[in-house]
Amino acid sequence: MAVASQTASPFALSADDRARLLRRLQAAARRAAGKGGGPVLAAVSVRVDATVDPAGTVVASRRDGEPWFVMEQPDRDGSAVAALGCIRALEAGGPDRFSVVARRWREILATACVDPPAGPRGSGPVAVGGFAFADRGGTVPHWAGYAPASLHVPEVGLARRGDEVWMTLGAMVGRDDDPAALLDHLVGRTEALVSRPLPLLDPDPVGRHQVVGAMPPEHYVGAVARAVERIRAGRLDKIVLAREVQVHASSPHEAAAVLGVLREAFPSCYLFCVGRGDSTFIAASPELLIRRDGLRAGTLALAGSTRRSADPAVDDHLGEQLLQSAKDRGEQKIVTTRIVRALRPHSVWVTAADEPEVVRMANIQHLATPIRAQLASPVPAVELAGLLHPTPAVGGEPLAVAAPMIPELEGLDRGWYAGPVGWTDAHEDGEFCVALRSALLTGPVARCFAGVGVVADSDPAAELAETEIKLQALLPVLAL
Ligand SMILES: C=C(O[C@H]1C=CC=C(C(=O)O)[C@@H]1O)C(=O)O
Repeated sequence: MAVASQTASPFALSADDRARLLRRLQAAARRAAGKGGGPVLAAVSVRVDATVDPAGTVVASRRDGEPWFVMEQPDRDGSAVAALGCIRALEAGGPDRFSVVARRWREILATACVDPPAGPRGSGPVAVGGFAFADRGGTVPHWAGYAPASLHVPEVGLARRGDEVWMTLGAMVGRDDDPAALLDHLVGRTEALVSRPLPLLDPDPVGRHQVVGAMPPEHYVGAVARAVERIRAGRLDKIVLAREVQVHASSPHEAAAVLGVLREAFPSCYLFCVGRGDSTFIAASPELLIRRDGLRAGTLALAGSTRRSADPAVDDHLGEQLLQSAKDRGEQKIVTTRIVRALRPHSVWVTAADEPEVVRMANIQHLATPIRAQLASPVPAVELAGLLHPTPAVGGEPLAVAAPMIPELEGLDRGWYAGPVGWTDAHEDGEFCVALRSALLTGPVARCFAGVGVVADSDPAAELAETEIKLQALLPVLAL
């Protein structure tokens, strides 16, 4: 009789790991009793095998309806943060939503019973998720589950950098909880984890896809024309206007398979999936909003775009034209100036290159200015995201004038499109990208979003064409 070979799970906890986890859970229960019964975070991190794929693990191990999160940047030394489950949701709405969730995360950390820091960025306890574009968030039903500010503390976290992969297990422990029962639960959870490659897209789907604009293209052209009139009348300098295009498939879109394709096509981008209930918000975004590492902060002013060409000489020429374009440079300068202005009061120094550079993705090239700052005090990553969002790469200048005009002209509920998505850790460090080149997948419907910066010299038809180029990041994958 053949005997099935049993290989050890890469997530198996050693006896020492279990003992350490139990001690943390017991300490958290004692601390909860001491502070009046409110639950206390306990978390333990262990290094796991380098072959573990954080995204593949989360996808393969997700329980029905469980929230999940992945953010990775393959070209950045394979960096990835992935998370499963939610032991505490930090949610808020309104103008101070960033400060509210930052404060609630700090309160959890203040009493947490956790290991000393180890592993790559994003290991240890984290809060993962994102923020809607607008303070009041998405109000139409398909954005239900995506609150205006929503960070989840996961039950299982995975972080990778290079060949280092770490797993963190977390629990909120109340005074009356039984640490041994919680240990059993978490051990059971690790025993059920499996690391698999991401599933492949069905190369030959049954049935046809239908691609439809949420509004006719003329609506968008008209909105851009009205924005140009207002800019030329001196009411504002710049406004970003977006549109939504839907892909209706004959069977549910498979977010994990889409992520697998995006990972190959856009390895320099921030690839993310935020799964809430039956929906997944997914993107391959080129834009970093904020990376905070101690007192160092980094961001990117991205604006001004042109297409790519398969002919290298034409491609270079297009990039050169972009660099010389007064319209695109003006559009880009507005973003750099605002970001520097927002960071300066919180920094010892802020530097931005004098000249923008051209950055290239598979379908598009942009003008970009990397910006770095040395912070004067450790302002949390979430607060920094709130200070910067929305930059004029997705909002406008002046913001107070542009903000009410955006929904009025677009006629669109942006939800989390163009909002910050990412994670923060136990040091309040973290990384948030801007949710561009994104789509909300709900069953067989994918809602894809793309916008452009409108300035005085914008040509409405050319801006519509630019949204088509941006949509090429996701549409071909969703409408295979
Ligand atoms: C608003 C989007 O892109 C922004 C980021 C880079 C370049 C942009 C532009 O050239 O207009 C936009 O400001 C989007 O992709 O939906």
